[in-house]
Formats: sequence, structure tokens, C-alpha cells
Amino acid sequence: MRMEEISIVNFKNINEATVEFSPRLNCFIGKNGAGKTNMLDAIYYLSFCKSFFNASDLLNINHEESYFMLNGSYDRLDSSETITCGIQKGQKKQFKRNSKIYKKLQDHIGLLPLVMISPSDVELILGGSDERRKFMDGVISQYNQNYLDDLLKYNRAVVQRNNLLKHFAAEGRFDADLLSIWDDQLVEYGTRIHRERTEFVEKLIPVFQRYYTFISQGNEEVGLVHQSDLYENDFGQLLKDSVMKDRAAQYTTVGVHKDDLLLKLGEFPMKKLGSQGQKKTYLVALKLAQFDFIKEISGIKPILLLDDIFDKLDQHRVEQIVTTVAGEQFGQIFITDTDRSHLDAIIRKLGTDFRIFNVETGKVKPVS
Ligand SMILES: Nc1ncnc2c1ncn2[C@@H]1O[C@H](COP(=O)(O)OP(=O)(O)OP(=O)(O)O)[C@@H](O)[C@H]1O
Repeated sequence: MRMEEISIVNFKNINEATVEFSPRLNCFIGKNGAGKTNMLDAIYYLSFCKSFFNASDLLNINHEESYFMLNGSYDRLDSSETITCGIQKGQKKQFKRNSKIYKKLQDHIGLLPLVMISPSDVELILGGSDERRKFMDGVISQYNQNYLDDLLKYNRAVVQRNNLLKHFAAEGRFDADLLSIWDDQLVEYGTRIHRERTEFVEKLIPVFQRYYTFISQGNEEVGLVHQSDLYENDFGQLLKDSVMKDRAAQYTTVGVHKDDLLLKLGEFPMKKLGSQGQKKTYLVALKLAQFDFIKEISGIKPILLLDDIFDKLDQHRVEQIVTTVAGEQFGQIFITDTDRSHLDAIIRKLGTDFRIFNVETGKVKPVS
């Protein structure tokens, strides 16, 4: 799959841009703060109906304006797709596929597979367990629409159950039957979520380790372990056994909303012992494994966005990454950098079609 063209109006610092892309490699070069990442984010937005960075849509509208528009043309499985998105202050977000408005944005997720590798991925290592659950959920929902549905229902049931626990505490009473209505829902959705996450992580691990070994040239061993209350226990029983604890805490203390991924360097946590370059390598390997995974399941090569990928990595690792993404298994790539030297190496290696764009204070111009 590839994006052929994007038109942008008032998206962050990009007031107006229409850019035609290469089917293989597209490089955005410019100084810090020029708008390179904003270009990638606009592409990301058209796949996920949201920014990679800002949860609030309003933050993506240019500060001086009251709306933004994005329009992307794609070649997907040999047919053309046009995706349009418009955000106007005070109005509902509009997302259209071939001029037809989506009733539910959720229906769009997965149509245009995409993997973004960004410096802010480091939160996956440094942040709380919610970051790592978000990672699993984000990938699985790209190929499994029912998963997102289960997740929304599960999260709603957790909120309701927690409200009930708080209500009981405030009233100084307890009704086990009433609570068990939510237990049944948690078990139904939670068991399916657990199964999907387990399968995903099991398939991801060997691919991830292969990428890590290749990029680090076998210098380190890494691990990835899915941690969940549901591995050892029947979920329904677990909820029953935890009732006293839940009542004291006034929230649901067990379940898939507590899942985590243990990210390891050798036998130790990557978070504590990994160097900056090792952490970056870990994240690149993880995201490339995600790429393979989505490609295999969807039968489509995702778009790959590489933001500031070379920072913190030594020359060997950079070369290994370049060699990897230059391979046939990858499709269209968008890459940002502050200078051309890394990119020239990629271009030489790819020996294939490419386009370079200069980005300067929100203006995007092809380099002839
Ligand atoms: N809503 C907005 N309206 C106007 N400008 C914005 C908005 N949101 C972000 N910006 C501006 O966009 C610029 C950041 O652009 P971007 O993150 O794309 O830079 P970059 O070229 O990737 O830089 P770096 O090399 O430092 O990563 C900043 O100057 C920021 O102030």
C-alpha cells in the first residue's frame, strides 16, 4: 500500500501543502522545529483518525486558524482510496472515505496500516504499564475490529464496577449479587482480550528478537514477557477471591487492565539498565516486529514512518537499520532527519525511487 499524495491545510505549523510522494522512500529534511514531524503526524492522522502526539484535536489546528483539513490519496490493493478529514473548532470531527462519511471512526482503523517509530516511543520503556497496554491494544485493533469493541466494553465495565465499589463504601453496605453483574461482563470481554494479547505477544517475540540481534549484531540479548493475572487463574474466581481487597481499595484490583509487558535486557529490566542506544534499538526492533506482524495478518505492507530514527545510535546500528528497511519486505517509507548524510546512505543502498523534501517553517518543498 502507498500514499500517493497528501494535501494539508492549517495542520499545526503547516498552513498549506500539497505533496506527491515516492512509492518507496520519502525524506523530510529540515532544522529543529521546522515541521518534519508534523508532516509524519498528518500521515499518521489519516490512518488512525487522531494525532500520534495530541489527544486533543484542537491542539492540531494551527494556532491562528479555526480548522484543519487533511486529504490523502492512496493505492491500496490496486484500488484508489481517498481519505479526507476535517476538524473545525466547536464541531464534530468529519472523516470520509471516498467522499462517504464514516458513521463510526472505529470502522476506519486498520484500513491503512501504518507503523510509526518516534523518539516518544521511549515512554513504552520508561512510562507506566498503561503505555505498554496501549501498545498491545493499538496493534491488535489494527487487524481485529472486535478487539477494540471488547476493550471498550471491558473498560466501561471496570468503571461501572469501580463506581459500585465506591458507592458501597460510601453507603456502608455491600451487595455481592449486584457486583457480580459486572464480574460476568469483565470475564466475558477480559478472557477474549487476554487470549488476543497472549497470541500477539507470542508471535511478536521471535521476530522482535531477530531484529534486535540483527541491529545490535548479536551483542546483547533481549526479552519480552507478557504479565497478566489471567495466566495462572480463572478470571471469575480471581474476581471473587479479590472482593475483600477490591472493597478496601474501592476499585477492581485484578484483571487485564493491570496487564504489563516486562521489557528485558539480559535478565534485567531495560528501563533500569539499558543505555539510551540500547533502549532505542529495543524500540526500533519492537516496532519493526510490529510491522511484520501487521503485514502478515493484513496482507498489506504498512506505511513506515521513521521520525528522528538515527539519534543516539552508533554508525553500525544505523547501518543495520538502513539495511533492514531497504529490504524487499518493506514498502513505502517516510523518514525525517536534520541533515542528509544518513539518508544519502539509505538512498544509495535502496538504489530505488526516492523523493527528498525540504521543510522550513511549515513549508514543504521537493528538492530537485
Ligand atoms: N497547533 C499548532 N499551530 C502552529 N504551530 C504549531 C502547532 N503545533 C505545533 N506547532 C509548531 O510546530 C513546530 C514543531 O514541528 P515539528 O515537531 O514537526 O518539528 P521537527 O521539524 O520535527 O523538529 P525536530 O527536528 O526538532 O524534531 C514547533 O515550532 C511548534 O511550535
